[in-house]
Amino acid sequence: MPRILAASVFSANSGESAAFSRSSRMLILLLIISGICSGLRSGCFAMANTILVKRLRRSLYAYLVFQDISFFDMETVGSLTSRLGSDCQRLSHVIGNDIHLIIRNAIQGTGALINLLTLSWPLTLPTLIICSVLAIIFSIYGRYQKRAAKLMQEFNACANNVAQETLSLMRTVRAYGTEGEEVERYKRWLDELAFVSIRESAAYGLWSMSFLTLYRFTQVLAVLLGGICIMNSQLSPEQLTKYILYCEWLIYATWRVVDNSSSLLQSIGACEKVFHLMDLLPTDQFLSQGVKLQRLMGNIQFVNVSFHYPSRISQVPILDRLNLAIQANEVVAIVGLSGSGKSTIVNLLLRLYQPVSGQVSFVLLIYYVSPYHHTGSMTAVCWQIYMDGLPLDELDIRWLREKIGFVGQEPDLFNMDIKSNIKYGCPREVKDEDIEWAAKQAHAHEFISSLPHGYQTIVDNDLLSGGQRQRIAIARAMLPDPAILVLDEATSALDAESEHYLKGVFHGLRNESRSKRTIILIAHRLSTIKTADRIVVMDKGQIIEMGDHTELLQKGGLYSRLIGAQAKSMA
Ligand SMILES: Nc1ncnc2c1ncn2[C@@H]1O[C@H](COP(=O)(O)OP(=O)(O)OP(=O)(O)O)[C@@H](O)[C@H]1O
Repeated sequence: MPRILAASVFSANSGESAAFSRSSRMLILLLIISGICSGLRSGCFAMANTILVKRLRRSLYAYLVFQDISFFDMETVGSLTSRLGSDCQRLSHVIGNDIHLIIRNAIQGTGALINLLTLSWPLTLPTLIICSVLAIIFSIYGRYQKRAAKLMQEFNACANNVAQETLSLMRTVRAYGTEGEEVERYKRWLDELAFVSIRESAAYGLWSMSFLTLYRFTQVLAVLLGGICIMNSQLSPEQLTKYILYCEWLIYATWRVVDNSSSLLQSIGACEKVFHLMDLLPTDQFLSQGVKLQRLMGNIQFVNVSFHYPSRISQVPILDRLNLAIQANEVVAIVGLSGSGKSTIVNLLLRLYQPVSGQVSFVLLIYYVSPYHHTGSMTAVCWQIYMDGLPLDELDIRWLREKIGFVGQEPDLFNMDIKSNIKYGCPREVKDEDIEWAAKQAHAHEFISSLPHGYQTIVDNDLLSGGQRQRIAIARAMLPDPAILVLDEATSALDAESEHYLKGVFHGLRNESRSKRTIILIAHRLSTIKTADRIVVMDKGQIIEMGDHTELLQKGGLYSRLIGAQAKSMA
């Protein structure tokens, strides 16, 4: 290109019009070709980038979804969603753009340097020194920028978290009149973000100033040194033109390399967490294929089970050597003060967490022969949860979860229509009649039918009351006809009439023709559990009383005190 440019300029000056027009035609042709190539290249890179972002986000999402549940206790939703969104976008920018620009400019710079050295190495030396100074300044700035990028990413995630929390809890914010405080909380993170961002911008300004000064200095130096060489007849005017052009190329390429490296470092700083997440292994529950029984009867046994949440290891165990046996088709209610560990039992049953036992030395060994072991050998076990006599962790996890219907304290429904919510996770094909059957069992059919779009109504918080959401969640748990039904405070938001019907439904269900089932009820409202076959009373992670309603009342322990307190508050 510079050769053609120089040829056309020189030929025009010498009046060789034919050579000039040939050079001009070639120049125009080259411009068109280079335009087409650049357009194609940009288009290809943009497309590659889009595909890359999609793949990155999909695989990172898959990594997250298969993580152990304790991972979600320690990470915030805001930070995970920002990893999935902006960080993946940045990472793909690094791979699709920065690296390619760095390589291209490095090749251009090397070419210019070789040409300069061929022209005159003593003249090349000052330009090389300037390029090295540029690289040193950048390495200092780059290190700072990487740190700043990491901080900015963290503050951004915190700000997102606050916004997400406040906007999703807007009713509570309005009820407590804390709009101002929430704006202030968000602003605090924005202030932190702005503080780092302003300092980073100032550093960028200093870096740009250094570069531009050195760039202009190179131009002046090239003209000065070149001029001296021409006066001493060491260079021809054509060589001077080349010298100035190559100097500009070299310094420009150096700038582009370090500038793109800076963007690369910034993105790498921000994307370290993405790499970290991708390094995590999925929960081993999904890695091994466990045993699938022909039929789950619903016998459950907790043997010396101790547990503490991974995020609170240093504290006292939430469950302390718990022993509990539940027979198939039994209705067992678990009651106790708040925080006594009732929901934790369910978490362990669903294998959301793994039980631990730090108390092995105090525990007698229980010998147990599993009929499912191929060898039939005796297995020494000191703590375990058994399902139909088989250790829980030997069962296929997906199969197990299909067999357990679960309604949690918060009826978590998805932003889809009611029908899809009811059949959510159901392992078999279901007909509309099955969905209606489940809704009727949960006393939800009547209110669903009265909605303008019936079962096609999209679930959203404003449309449905807490009790209605809870009934849909109960219908969802009942639809697959589970062998074990777990209701963790599932009636807390129901009105008295629905609750009354549901009490009958729970008991009807276990003797229902479809199949029999084990039911575990966790309830604060003790009126719902009076008719349970057995009531388990918990305190501080231990079972302190067990029996039916009448037996426990006669005992005069915690259960009778709780009943008394509730009766008093009702009165
Ligand atoms: N994911 C978690 N991470 C850390 N600690 C937890 C977690 N879930 C519960 N805990 C703690 O474990 C203890 C027992 O909680 P659990 O939910 O089992 O009690 P609970 O008897 O069901 O209480 P409630 O009746 O109020 O629902 C509590 O102190 C609680 O703070």
